[in-house]
Amino acid sequence: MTKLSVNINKIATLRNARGGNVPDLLKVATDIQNFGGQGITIHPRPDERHIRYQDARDLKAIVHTEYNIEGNPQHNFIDLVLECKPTQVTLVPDAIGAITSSAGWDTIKNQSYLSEVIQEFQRNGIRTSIFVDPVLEMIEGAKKTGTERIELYTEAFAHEYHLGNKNGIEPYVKAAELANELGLGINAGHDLSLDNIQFFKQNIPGLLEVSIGHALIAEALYLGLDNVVNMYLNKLK
Ligand SMILES: CC(=O)[C@@H](O)[C@H](O)COP(=O)(O)O
Ligand SMILES: NCC(=O)COP(=O)(O)O
Repeated sequence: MTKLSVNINKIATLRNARGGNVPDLLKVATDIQNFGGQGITIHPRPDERHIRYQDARDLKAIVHTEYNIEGNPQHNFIDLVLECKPTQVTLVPDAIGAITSSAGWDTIKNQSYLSEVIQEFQRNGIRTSIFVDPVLEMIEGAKKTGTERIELYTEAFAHEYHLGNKNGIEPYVKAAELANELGLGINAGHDLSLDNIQFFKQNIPGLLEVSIGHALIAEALYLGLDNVVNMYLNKLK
């Protein structure tokens, strides 16, 4: 079964635009779970452009499905995650001012650093996932860090699929096959959408979780949030 974890960063973007509490992030997260969403993902960035650190603390009490916090494991992020104790932490090598996530980890160069951070989270009962490109050497390096899962960075797949090139799935299939052989759990995310999710799901063996935000929230503007969540769930069956 592939779980749908809804990334609510863009709900926070809209809320912050006017400085108040509309839309109410906690209510939206509650409703997404009631609509059938199987997880909530947030990516608190150092500049708190959307998700604030206090949001992460507040969400802990209302996320009764799977709670996934993503980010670059710098000190205040590590402290926040240890305080919140989510189901999962996803480590992403984002530059501080990055407009969005744009690459996976070099798991070979960063092996000792990642191993140390991963052990800290695992000692606190938090499942770990690391954001990687579909490159076999990076998958092998991920295994050596001790992480339970990887998250395949799907921007390249989504870009090629949008251009009509279905062959863009091939590196992801090979990466997933290797991850399965190595006993790594497989998550995926970034630029997944109603248009490409079913093809991705059908081709990736052992896909445990997709985290989807930007496209899902944009689609909900036309189709409604309850309807869109269930459209994704149907495509993930
Ligand atoms: C790691 C990943 O792909 C998502 O967390 C993405 O970075 C969303 O972040 P933004 O919503 O800030 O673009
Ligand atoms: N890890 C990917 C994520 O949480 C959402 O990415 P996107 O759907 O906003 O591109």
